[in-house]
Parts: sequence; structure tokens; C-alpha cells
Amino acid sequence: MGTPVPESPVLTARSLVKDFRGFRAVDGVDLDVADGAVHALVGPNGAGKTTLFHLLTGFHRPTAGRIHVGGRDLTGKRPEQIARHGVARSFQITSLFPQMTPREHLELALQAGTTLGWRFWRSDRALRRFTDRALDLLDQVGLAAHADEPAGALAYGRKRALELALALALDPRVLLLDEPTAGMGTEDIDRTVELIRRIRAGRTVVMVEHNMTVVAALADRVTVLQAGRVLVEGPYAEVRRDHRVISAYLGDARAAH
Ligand SMILES: Nc1ncnc2c1ncn2[C@@H]1O[C@H](COP(=O)(O)OP(=O)(O)OP(=O)(O)O)[C@@H](O)[C@H]1O
Repeated sequence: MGTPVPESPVLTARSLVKDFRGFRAVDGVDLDVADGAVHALVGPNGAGKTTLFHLLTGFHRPTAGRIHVGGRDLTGKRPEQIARHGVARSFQITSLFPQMTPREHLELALQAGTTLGWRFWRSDRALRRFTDRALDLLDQVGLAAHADEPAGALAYGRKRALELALALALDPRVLLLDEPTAGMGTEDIDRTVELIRRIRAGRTVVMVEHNMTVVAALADRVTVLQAGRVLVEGPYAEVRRDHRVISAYLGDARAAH
């Protein structure tokens, strides 16, 4: 019997750096996201969470360092190339088309994601397949009853649920969520936590999240960033007790609420 091999991470970053005209927003970050985990990125305002998120999804090119997904080096790849390797991110509401219905958004996303040719997906059978899958995804995020309303008329929480469904349309192995509960009231937050619990099955979730109750409810591991660096990394229960985190982040957050 050999030594047990530690669970291999699905997503890793090594010595990741991002400079903006001389300002170092991400400063040598190492990150290991375990396969199947919910991994939260937290930290005070300006810590570099969003910049790191953009680096991991190819929306920013790193100044230095490397990013691997499933053992493959994807450093410097474009967002669509990274998406093709099973990494999808939630999109912001601003990317929704107000006149289009949730079903139409999903059908479009599913069509765009197919490798089948134009002729194929114009056939009735193919279109029906997209419609069935679109309705299935809308059902998963609790939007089945709103499938045919204009997206612009949906309540805020439902728009965010539609963003999630759009990311799920790619059936990603790794799903990155940018502040999934930002701007939500308690009811929508609870619903979103339940939703993430459901959709995490069979995939890995990385989320930037300010709400520590949400982090506590969902995250297996937490990386705390401060001034572009990893301050602490570990399970939430340990991280929340770490005195450096309490003073750098939780203390600030408590003071602010
Ligand atoms: N495009 C940019 N150009 C210049 N500076 C930037 C740019 N994007 C981010 N920064 C700076 O990098 C630092 C980290 O920003 P980032 O948005 O990643 O932090 P954050 O942890 O996500 O903060 P918040 O919680 O407020 O969203 C900040 O000081 C910010 O002003």
C-alpha cells in the first residue's frame, strides 16, 4: 500500500500577479480548488477578489504566474477558450436582454454552446431539444413559472437566478460565481443558498462572497485575501477563528453592520 495521494485540485493558481499601471492588485496568489468543493474567496474591499476572479476566467491576463484547470495550463487563454475547458462564470444582469424571455436566453446560450452546425440546430427536432433543456434549466433555478416573461420585468432575485441558469447551460465542471447574493434580501439569499447547494452536485464552485452567513452555509474552504495576497486559507470554521482574519476582515465587517 502506497501513501494516499491527496485529492487533486481541479483549478490551481501559482504565484499569480496582476498589475494595473504599476498598482499590484493581485500579488503572488497561490490557490488550490479541490474537485467538487465549494471554495469561497473573501476579503475586505479592494483585496483583489474580483481581479482574481477575472484572472481565473480569462477576463484579465496575468502579469505573472500560472493557471491550470484539470492539469492543463490555461494561463493567458481567452474567456471562451477557458469556458471550453469546463470553466464558466455567472454573468451580470447587465448582460441580459430585457425584451427576451428567460427561455429565449437559455435557448440562445444552448445553441451558442453546441458544436453542431447551423443547419442542424435550425431543424425542428434540434430546436425542441434546446427548448426542453432550457425549460429544465429554468426549473432547476426556480424560474419555470417565469419562462416566457420578458427578462427585464423579472424581480432582481429572479434575474440573478437567470444568470445562474445561463452559466449552467454550459454544463461547466467549474462554476465561478461573482457575489451571487449581492443586493438581495433575506428571502432571496436563502433561496440562492438552496439553489447553489443543488447545483453544486457533480461540480466545483468558486465564489466571491461578502456575506459570511452565505459562506458559512456553503463553503468547504475559504481563501481570505488582503491587499492582493492570501492572508489565510482553510475550512470556514478555522478561518473565522483566525485572529488575522478577525482583525482584517470579520472585524471590519462586523463594525460595518
Ligand atoms: N482595471 C483596473 N485598473 C486599475 N486598478 C484596478 C482595476 N481593477 C481593480 N483595480 C484595483 O485593484 C484593487 C483590487 O480590486 P478588486 O476589485 O479586485 O478588489 P475586491 O476585493 O474585488 O473589492 P470589492 O470587494 O470592493 O469588490 C483595488 O484597489 C482596485 O482599485
